[in-house]
Amino acid sequence: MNVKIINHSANPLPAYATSGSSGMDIRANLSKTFILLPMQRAAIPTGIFIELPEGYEAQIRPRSGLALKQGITCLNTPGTIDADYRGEIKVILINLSVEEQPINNGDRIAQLIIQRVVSVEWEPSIEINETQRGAGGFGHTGRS
Ligand SMILES: O=c1ccn([C@H]2C[C@H](O)[C@@H](COP(=O)(O)OP(=O)(O)OP(=O)(O)O)O2)c(=O)[nH]1
Ligand SMILES: [Mg+2]
Repeated sequence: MNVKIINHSANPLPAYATSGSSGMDIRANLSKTFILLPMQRAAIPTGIFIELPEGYEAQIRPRSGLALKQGITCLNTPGTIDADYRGEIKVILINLSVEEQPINNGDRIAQLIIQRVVSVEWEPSIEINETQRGAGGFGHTGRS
Protein backbone atom coordinates (compact mmCIF):
# COMPACT_ATOMS: atom_id res chain seq x y z
CA MET A 1 0.00 0.00 0.00
CA ASN A 2 1.36 3.43 -0.92
CA VAL A 3 2.37 5.65 1.99
CA LYS A 4 3.79 9.17 1.99
CA ILE A 5 5.91 10.13 4.98
CA ILE A 6 6.80 13.59 6.22
CA ASN A 7 8.19 12.21 9.44
CA HIS A 8 11.90 12.29 9.90
CA SER A 9 12.16 10.32 13.12
CA ALA A 10 13.98 6.99 13.28
CA ASN A 11 11.05 4.61 12.68
CA PRO A 12 8.37 6.59 10.88
CA LEU A 13 6.31 3.75 9.40
CA PRO A 14 3.43 2.28 11.39
CA ALA A 15 4.66 -1.19 12.32
CA TYR A 16 3.41 -4.43 13.83
CA ALA A 17 5.21 -4.94 17.16
CA THR A 18 4.98 -8.74 16.78
CA SER A 19 4.02 -11.04 13.92
CA GLY A 20 0.63 -11.65 15.56
CA SER A 21 -0.25 -8.02 16.26
CA SER A 22 -3.60 -6.80 14.93
CA GLY A 23 -2.54 -3.17 14.87
CA MET A 24 0.49 -1.28 13.66
CA ASP A 25 1.82 1.13 16.25
CA ILE A 26 1.71 4.66 14.93
CA ARG A 27 4.03 7.41 16.13
CA ALA A 28 3.74 11.11 16.89
CA ASN A 29 5.48 13.44 14.43
CA LEU A 30 6.32 16.53 16.48
CA SER A 31 9.03 19.19 16.25
CA LYS A 32 8.98 19.45 20.05
CA THR A 33 7.38 17.70 22.99
CA PHE A 34 3.69 18.45 23.38
CA ILE A 35 2.30 18.65 26.90
CA LEU A 36 -1.23 17.35 27.18
CA LEU A 37 -2.86 18.96 30.22
CA PRO A 38 -5.47 17.08 32.29
CA MET A 39 -8.68 16.74 30.23
CA GLN A 40 -7.02 18.44 27.26
CA ARG A 41 -7.55 16.97 23.80
CA ALA A 42 -5.35 17.50 20.76
CA ALA A 43 -4.97 16.23 17.20
CA ILE A 44 -1.43 14.85 17.18
CA PRO A 45 0.20 14.68 13.72
CA THR A 46 1.78 11.42 12.58
CA GLY A 47 3.48 12.49 9.36
CA ILE A 48 1.74 9.61 7.57
CA PHE A 49 -0.45 9.88 4.45
CA ILE A 50 -1.86 6.63 3.07
CA GLU A 51 -3.52 5.47 -0.13
CA LEU A 52 -6.12 2.96 1.05
CA PRO A 53 -7.66 0.82 -1.68
CA GLU A 54 -11.40 1.23 -2.26
CA GLY A 55 -13.36 -1.13 0.02
CA TYR A 56 -10.97 -0.71 2.96
CA GLU A 57 -10.76 1.58 5.95
CA ALA A 58 -8.18 2.23 8.60
CA GLN A 59 -9.10 2.50 12.26
CA ILE A 60 -7.12 4.45 14.84
CA ARG A 61 -7.39 2.71 18.16
CA PRO A 62 -5.92 3.55 21.58
CA ARG A 63 -3.03 1.62 23.13
CA SER A 64 -3.95 -0.08 26.40
CA GLY A 65 -0.56 0.64 27.97
CA LEU A 66 -0.98 4.38 27.52
CA ALA A 67 -4.53 4.19 28.82
CA LEU A 68 -3.63 2.24 31.95
CA LYS A 69 -0.32 3.88 32.83
CA GLN A 70 -0.95 7.49 31.74
CA GLY A 71 -4.70 7.88 31.28
CA ILE A 72 -4.22 8.80 27.62
CA THR A 73 -6.72 7.51 25.09
CA CYS A 74 -8.18 8.36 21.70
CA LEU A 75 -11.23 10.55 22.16
CA ASN A 76 -13.02 9.39 19.00
CA THR A 77 -12.11 5.74 19.25
CA PRO A 78 -12.01 4.03 16.90
CA GLY A 79 -11.03 6.88 14.61
CA THR A 80 -12.11 6.30 11.03
CA ILE A 81 -9.74 6.83 8.11
CA ASP A 82 -11.82 6.79 4.93
CA ALA A 83 -10.50 5.02 1.83
CA ASP A 84 -10.50 8.31 -0.08
CA TYR A 85 -8.75 10.39 2.61
CA ARG A 86 -5.40 11.70 1.42
CA GLY A 87 -4.62 14.09 4.27
CA GLU A 88 -2.26 13.46 7.15
CA ILE A 89 -3.45 10.88 9.65
CA LYS A 90 -3.92 12.56 13.00
CA VAL A 91 -4.60 10.97 16.36
CA ILE A 92 -7.06 12.75 18.64
CA LEU A 93 -5.68 12.11 22.09
CA ILE A 94 -7.23 13.09 25.40
CA ASN A 95 -5.53 13.10 28.77
CA LEU A 96 -8.00 11.64 31.28
CA SER A 97 -5.44 11.65 34.10
CA VAL A 98 -4.97 14.36 36.70
CA GLU A 99 -1.33 14.94 35.67
CA GLU A 100 0.23 16.64 32.66
CA GLN A 101 1.30 14.03 30.10
CA PRO A 102 4.16 14.74 27.69
CA ILE A 103 3.87 13.45 24.11
CA ASN A 104 7.32 13.18 22.55
CA ASN A 105 8.26 13.01 18.90
CA GLY A 106 8.36 9.34 17.91
CA ASP A 107 6.15 8.13 20.78
CA ARG A 108 3.83 5.28 19.82
CA ILE A 109 0.54 7.05 20.48
CA ALA A 110 -2.05 4.70 18.92
CA GLN A 111 -2.45 1.74 16.63
CA LEU A 112 -3.68 1.50 13.07
CA ILE A 113 -5.89 -1.36 11.91
CA ILE A 114 -6.78 -1.93 8.25
CA GLN A 115 -10.16 -3.53 7.63
CA ARG A 116 -12.49 -4.38 4.79
CA VAL A 117 -15.67 -2.32 4.66
CA VAL A 118 -19.02 -3.51 3.38
CA SER A 119 -21.02 -0.90 1.49
CA VAL A 120 -24.79 -1.34 1.41
CA GLU A 121 -27.64 0.07 -0.58
CA TRP A 122 -30.81 0.75 1.44
CA GLU A 123 -34.06 -0.94 0.44
CA PRO A 124 -36.86 0.99 2.21
CA SER A 125 -39.40 -1.59 3.55
CA ILE A 126 -42.71 -1.44 5.42
CA GLU A 127 -41.68 -4.35 7.68
CA ILE A 128 -38.35 -5.82 8.76
CA ASN A 129 -38.09 -9.50 9.69
CA GLU A 130 -38.71 -10.97 13.14
CA THR A 131 -35.95 -12.46 15.31
CA GLN A 132 -35.67 -14.21 18.70
CA ARG A 133 -34.38 -10.96 20.25
CA GLY A 134 -36.84 -8.70 18.57
CA ALA A 135 -36.68 -5.20 20.07
CA GLY A 136 -35.05 -6.36 23.35
CA GLY A 137 -31.72 -4.80 24.17
CA PHE A 138 -29.76 -2.84 26.75
CA GLY A 139 -29.54 -5.74 29.23
CA HIS A 140 -32.66 -7.51 28.09
CA THR A 141 -31.18 -11.04 28.02
CA GLY A 142 -30.59 -13.29 31.03
CA ARG A 143 -33.55 -12.02 33.06
CA SER A 144 -35.75 -14.70 34.70
O1 LIG B 1 -8.85 9.88 14.23
C1 LIG B 1 -8.99 10.33 13.10
C2 LIG B 1 -10.24 10.40 12.47
C3 LIG B 1 -10.31 10.94 11.20
N1 LIG B 1 -9.19 11.38 10.55
C4 LIG B 1 -9.28 11.89 9.18
C5 LIG B 1 -9.42 10.75 8.18
C6 LIG B 1 -10.87 10.67 7.89
O2 LIG B 1 -11.10 10.13 6.60
C7 LIG B 1 -11.29 12.13 8.02
C8 LIG B 1 -12.71 12.33 8.41
O3 LIG B 1 -12.97 11.65 9.62
P1 LIG B 1 -14.46 11.46 10.16
O4 LIG B 1 -15.35 10.99 9.06
O5 LIG B 1 -14.37 10.66 11.40
O6 LIG B 1 -14.80 12.96 10.60
P2 LIG B 1 -16.03 13.89 10.22
O7 LIG B 1 -16.23 14.78 11.38
O8 LIG B 1 -17.19 13.07 9.74
O9 LIG B 1 -15.38 14.73 9.04
P3 LIG B 1 -15.72 14.69 7.48
O10 LIG B 1 -16.96 15.50 7.32
O11 LIG B 1 -14.50 15.30 6.83
O12 LIG B 1 -15.92 13.24 7.07
O13 LIG B 1 -10.45 12.68 9.04
C9 LIG B 1 -7.95 11.28 11.16
O14 LIG B 1 -6.91 11.65 10.59
N2 LIG B 1 -7.89 10.77 12.42
MG1 LIG C 1 -17.06 11.72 8.03
